[in-house]
Amino acid sequence: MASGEEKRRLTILGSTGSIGTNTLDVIERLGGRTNFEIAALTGNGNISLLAEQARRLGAEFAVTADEERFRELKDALGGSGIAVAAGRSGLIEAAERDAGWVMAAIVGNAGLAPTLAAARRGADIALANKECLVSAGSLFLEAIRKGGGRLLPVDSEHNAIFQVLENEQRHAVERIILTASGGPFRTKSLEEMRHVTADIARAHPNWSMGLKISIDSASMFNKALEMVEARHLFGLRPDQIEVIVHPQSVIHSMVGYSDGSVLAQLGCPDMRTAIGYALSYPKRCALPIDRLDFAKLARLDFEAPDENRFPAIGLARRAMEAGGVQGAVLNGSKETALEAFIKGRIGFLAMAEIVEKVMDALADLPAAVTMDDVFAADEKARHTAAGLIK
Ligand SMILES: NC(=O)C1=CN([C@@H]2O[C@H](COP(=O)(O)OP(=O)(O)OC[C@H]3O[C@@H](n4cnc5c(N)ncnc54)[C@H](OP(=O)(O)O)[C@@H]3O)[C@@H](O)[C@H]2O)C=CC1
Ligand SMILES: CC(=O)[C@@H](O)[C@H](O)COP(=O)(O)O
Ligand SMILES: [Mn+2]
Repeated sequence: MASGEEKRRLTILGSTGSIGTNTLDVIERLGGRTNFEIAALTGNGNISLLAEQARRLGAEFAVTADEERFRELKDALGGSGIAVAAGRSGLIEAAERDAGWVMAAIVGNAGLAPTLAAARRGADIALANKECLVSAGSLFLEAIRKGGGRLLPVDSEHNAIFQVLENEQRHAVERIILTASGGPFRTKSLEEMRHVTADIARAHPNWSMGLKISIDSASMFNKALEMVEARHLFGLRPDQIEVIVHPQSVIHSMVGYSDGSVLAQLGCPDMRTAIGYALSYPKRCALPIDRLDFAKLARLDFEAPDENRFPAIGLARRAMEAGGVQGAVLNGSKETALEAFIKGRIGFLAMAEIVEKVMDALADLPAAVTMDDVFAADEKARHTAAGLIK
């Protein structure tokens, strides 16, 4: 930042998670408190980390989503002058504080309401929380448009596409190709996957991420959500969205144009590149993190996804083709099934079976007119999925 320039005011929703801590790392590498003011930080269960972050970065406001942990957070920040709140209303208050850039990094549908609140007041939204677009799609985009802020994709695949998609060439986009690592079970048989535990499923081969997205990568539900996310973000038809398994996670995604060209963005599997891009956009920042070493890499591999072993991909295509609230149904039922898998109540393969059954049961739900319809569809999907779990 040149001297005389004002500090940038930021809020990080989900600062204690994997994306949240990477965001704070980028901010600190770019000058920390010298260049940035932190309007608000939010977390859920990790009170000690939230308090430590708020003190370290001089945040004005710290919020835990867990109402029962309010006193604990208040005590941890005693004497600091940092304002404290808890619960859903606290999250909304954090999102509504006057920060020009908001990182949306709460996990799951819990991130939708606060991210919407930030979008409605016109903040630039750095979107890691893919569930906002999967569940609320065009209504979420409309909130961004009406608010007047920018939507800056952080999910590595969508950030890659955002980097190589020139606005003047959008009419010539033929397809986008989302890369997928294939997860820890890329070469496993259905029979081997049937008996895996959450601890085995969470071990991603390339990326260090939160528990839920790591397991979603193993089932390829992460890629399923990303297909729906990409459809909304880039305004494409379902048949323009392809998935290719690329086990090294070095090509983060690609855009195919009408002249046969394919443009890709490459980098180490490190989310700080995507976060730094969203933080500096439309400029680029200087980030001292690892660089790709092509000689060491030697090769890049590709294979078609196996939809028999990974039915999530077909379920995403079905949700995209049906449109309406089917994204919310896909995500809500998946979140319920995922929580049941993490608790050991259902097996790994049952997650996709449950989502499919819920999509069958709720295929006729009408399209959403308001956000309340989206929340109602999400609730119905969770309730229906819970009914299938003994
Ligand atoms: N991790 C990654 O590299 C990537 C993540 N994403 C997406 O980014 C989002 C965040 O993922 P990730 O950082 O891995 O997740 P984590 O689980 O690591 O972190 C989630 C954050 O949300 C908070 N949180 C948890 N539950 C709630 C709740 N009910 N209400 C409010 N806040 C809550 C957590 O608080 P606490 O920890 O204090 O409990 C934490 O701050 C997800 O949508 C994910 O799909 C996308 C691409 C890559
Ligand atoms: C880093 C990121 O964006 C994740 O969504 C990642 O892509 C997960 O890897 P999979 O390709 O295995 O789902
Ligand atoms: Mn991703």
